[in-house]
Amino acid sequence: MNSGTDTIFALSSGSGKAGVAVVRISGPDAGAALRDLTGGIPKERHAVLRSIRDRNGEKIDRGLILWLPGPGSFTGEDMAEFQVHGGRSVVSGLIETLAGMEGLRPAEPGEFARRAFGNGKLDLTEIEGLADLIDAETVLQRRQALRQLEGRSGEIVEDWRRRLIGAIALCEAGIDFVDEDDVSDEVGADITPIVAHLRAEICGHLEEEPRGESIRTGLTVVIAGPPNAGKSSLLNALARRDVAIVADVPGTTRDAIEVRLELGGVPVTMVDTAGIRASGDEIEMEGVRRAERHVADADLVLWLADSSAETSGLETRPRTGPETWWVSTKIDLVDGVAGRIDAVRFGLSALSGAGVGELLRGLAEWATNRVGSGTIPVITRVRHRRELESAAAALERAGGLDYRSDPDLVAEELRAAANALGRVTGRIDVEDVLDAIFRDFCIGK
Ligand SMILES: Nc1nc2c(c(=O)[nH]1)N(C=O)[C@@H](CNc1ccc(C(=O)N[C@@H](CCC(=O)O)C(=O)O)cc1)CN2
Ligand SMILES: Nc1nc2c(ncn2[C@@H]2O[C@H](COP(=O)(O)OP(=O)(O)OP(=O)(O)O)[C@@H](O)[C@H]2O)c(=O)[nH]1
Ligand SMILES: [Mg+2]
Repeated sequence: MNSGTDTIFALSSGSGKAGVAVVRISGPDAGAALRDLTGGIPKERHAVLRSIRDRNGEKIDRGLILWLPGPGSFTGEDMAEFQVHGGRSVVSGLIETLAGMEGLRPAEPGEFARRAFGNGKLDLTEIEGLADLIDAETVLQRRQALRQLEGRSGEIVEDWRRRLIGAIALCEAGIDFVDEDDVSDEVGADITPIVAHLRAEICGHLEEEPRGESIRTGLTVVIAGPPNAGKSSLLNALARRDVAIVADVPGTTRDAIEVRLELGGVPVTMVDTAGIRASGDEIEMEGVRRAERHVADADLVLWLADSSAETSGLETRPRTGPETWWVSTKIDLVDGVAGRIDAVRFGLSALSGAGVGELLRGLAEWATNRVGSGTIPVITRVRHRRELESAAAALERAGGLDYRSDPDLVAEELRAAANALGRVTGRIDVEDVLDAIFRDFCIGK
């Protein structure tokens, strides 16, 4: 994109009418723009109320302004902020005035964050945390995004990378001074356990952490079963909204219908599907095929059966596949048991609501257990997983080599692992390796 010398501006609060709108400016001309529009520059990082005027001197609004000089700003550049009334004309008057100024242009999507990264204010995982925080819909998503924005994931990866750089330094010393006494033995004694520990730690995160990805993308619960079992009625009861068509005609639902719920802080997508049965209707059969695909991809299946029906409906249930709970519906018709019967069986009536609350509580508990709590997930994206897998693979290869005969090959694998980790935080830098060598080995002595 650009060299970073442009001054950029944007409406940073959402578009559309709002009580208050925030317009941010970042770059070398931010101070000049602020002075032109408000007649001065206030004390830094203190909000003051000022009239904001266009180039003809006409008042656009009276609003709060902020002066946030670099490098101690969000982007690291000089920044200014206008907090104005959120009316369309106020915002467009301000934006048009800024657009008409020399050296200023509208920011591209994410450009403030990109500049923060470019100026070393945020690493890549922090940038991703910021993006996730803006998208966060549930409490766990928010907590995870905040931890990542505050640098906790980055710290863990950076710690691994620092240890690797130390090991590389040991290796390089082995390569460079292989003729000197004792150095190689020392190197060998140190590198093997370092590499083994690192690999175990990284693999530990890879194994126990679909959690981070689940928190970000959520879990999927699929409501399935024979036609007329009461699937769409249950979806409506869970969503407390009339989202799916309910009718006495078997084969009512064709397309899958999805509703997002927050259960135990976890985003859960509930999917209502077409009743599964053999049918001569081509459209219904397509619905059945889709239902079967949803069942196969689900994190949990609720298999519904009408407790008032003559046949149980269990004959069509999937024999293999995801975790499944069995739900007897329409218990109002048969005076059946409402609520949780055992770990995987429930009874309910969507009509009276009996047992629906217990199913919801069961689902919330399941979602919380699936996502777990405890250690901080480092891996929240496929990108992280890929890089950590490639680091772990390089460490495995390094572990299979003999550093005494092949110190350069070992160093190469360790460097590959360090680079993969560096790509996670966006901080790959060979200078680090050299720095570590000089610091730890006092070579100049
Ligand atoms: N009005 C307003 N509210 C906002 C933001 C903003 O830009 N403007 N933010 C935008 O994301 C978030 C707050 N994030 C921020 C992060 C860092 C700095 C900042 O100035 N950092 C300096 C100094 C930090 C300090 O004083 O401790 C720095 O990092 O050097 C400002 C906002 C949410 N609320
Ligand atoms: N008495 C009673 N009737 C119910 C209950 N739940 C659903 N029904 C009725 O059962 C019929 C079928 O309900 P749906 O929710 O459309 O069933 P479905 O499983 O989505 O059916 P398909 O989409 O055709 O596969 C409707 O007439 C509902 O009113 C219940 O808890 N009690
Ligand atoms: Mg239905």
